[in-house]
Amino acid sequence: MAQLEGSQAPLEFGGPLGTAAMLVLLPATMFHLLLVARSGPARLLGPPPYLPGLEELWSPRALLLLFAWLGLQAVLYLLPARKVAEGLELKDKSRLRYPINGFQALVLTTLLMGLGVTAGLPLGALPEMFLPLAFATTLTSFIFSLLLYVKALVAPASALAPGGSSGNPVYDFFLGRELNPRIGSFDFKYFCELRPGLIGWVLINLALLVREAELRGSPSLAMWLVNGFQLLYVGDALWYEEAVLTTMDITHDGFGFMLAFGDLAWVPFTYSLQAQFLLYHPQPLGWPMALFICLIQAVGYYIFRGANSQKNTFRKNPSDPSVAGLETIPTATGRQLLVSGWWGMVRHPNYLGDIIMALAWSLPCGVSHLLPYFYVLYFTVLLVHREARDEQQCLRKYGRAWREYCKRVPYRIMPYVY
Ligand SMILES: NC(=O)C1=CN([C@@H]2O[C@H](COP(=O)(O)OP(=O)(O)OC[C@H]3O[C@@H](n4cnc5c(N)ncnc54)[C@H](OP(=O)(O)O)[C@@H]3O)[C@@H](O)[C@H]2O)C=CC1
Ligand SMILES: CC(C)CCC[C@@H](C)[C@H]1CC=C2C3=C(CC[C@@]21C)[C@@]1(C)CC[C@H](O)C[C@@H]1CC3
Repeated sequence: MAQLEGSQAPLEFGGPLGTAAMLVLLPATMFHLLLVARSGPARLLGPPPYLPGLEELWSPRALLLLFAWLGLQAVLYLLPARKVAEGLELKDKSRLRYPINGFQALVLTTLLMGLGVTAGLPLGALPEMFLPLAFATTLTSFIFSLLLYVKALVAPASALAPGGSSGNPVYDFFLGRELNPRIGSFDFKYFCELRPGLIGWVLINLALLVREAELRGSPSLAMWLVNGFQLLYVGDALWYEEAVLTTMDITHDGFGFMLAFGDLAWVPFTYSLQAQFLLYHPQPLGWPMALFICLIQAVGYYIFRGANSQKNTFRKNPSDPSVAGLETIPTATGRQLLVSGWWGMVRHPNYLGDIIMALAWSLPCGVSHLLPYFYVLYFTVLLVHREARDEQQCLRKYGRAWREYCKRVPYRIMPYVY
């Protein structure tokens, strides 16, 4: 990995050049996907059907809608929480407190949307606003990231993320400098990671389902499956919201453009690609194939949830009866590494379950187009890269114990494959 003068951690994501390229390529890819999904040929590997002009991208109404959405989610975030959890210990030995009310926010948002639709809210009109909404969200992500970068300039060194002060403005803008940017108790990174983007994804899917019902009389079985699977995924993430507090995004990565754009724009507009494809390319799906796809989804979720819960339970209470009998490797930090159960199968079983689910989300779209499988391809690349980053961090944390773990559990994500 490249190293800059004065930087504290090795550079990632291709350093300044790589991050500069991603500042352009990530939004461009998102808009390409939005345009191709609604085009007849829906050809992923080819030019977009047309290049939209500023008059099609810029809409004050879309910006207003975005801010109303962000404001609603911020209010729901600030509501009294059923629980307040503490994050991992920071460099200064303090621990931040986080509201655990994400699932409550999802339920209240769904109720509000249901009431809105009953009162005549034209939810089915949302798909026609995807381009200006994506443009407004991208613009907001850039401006928000700039404000975060400026805020980090006056933050104490102890508040900075390990990799967020390379000295290169472009790299630091992309990766994010401050680890836990807050105003009062409002944690911007935690809020963005789980609320407007993730719940917005569910709302976009629902709007596409409503639009399909308006156009064709009723939603297709494929649209129901995609909506159901992805609602389960978001509901699961918010139900187990506290687990996010131990992820590298919260504990290690600064909050910059990558996560701001990733959370606010990339998740809702690219993770809803299957539902977008289905609205413009209806797919016949018979019950036998639908049941087979549900089985794939069930297997993926079983592995995903089983592995995540096993590790999170073990980290919270190694004596819990559900994990007490598992074999472990002691480490110099006092923490132990699971080396049996899910985490004895491969080193990231949760990623395997997640990728299997990603496949189940694409299969209802048929096999006539590559576009619906973009998420599976992107997500596999993201998790392979994420796994490599995590390995480096675990090697630094656990040294010999982690090398022993790798010897005992040689495969990373897929048994006997990778
Ligand atoms: N849909 C999406 O876009 C994305 C989804 N995800 C999903 O989010 C979930 C969380 O993934 P991620 O954030 O990468 O973190 P993980 O849940 O994979 O946690 C990794 C951490 O777990 C601990 N760990 C690793 N191996 C062991 C072991 N053998 N025994 C005990 N602890 C171990 C280490 O931390 P420590 O030892 O310090 O506790 C390691 O840093 C996954 O299910 C993933 O699929 C992730 C990214 C994007
Ligand atoms: C190339 C992208 C723009 C880079 C941004 C990636 C982000 C979209 C993801 C980084 C880690 C994420 C996690 C989740 C969603 C996607 C992002 C923000 C989850 C919240 C998804 C649900 C899981 O149960 C937990 C995940 C934590 C990490």
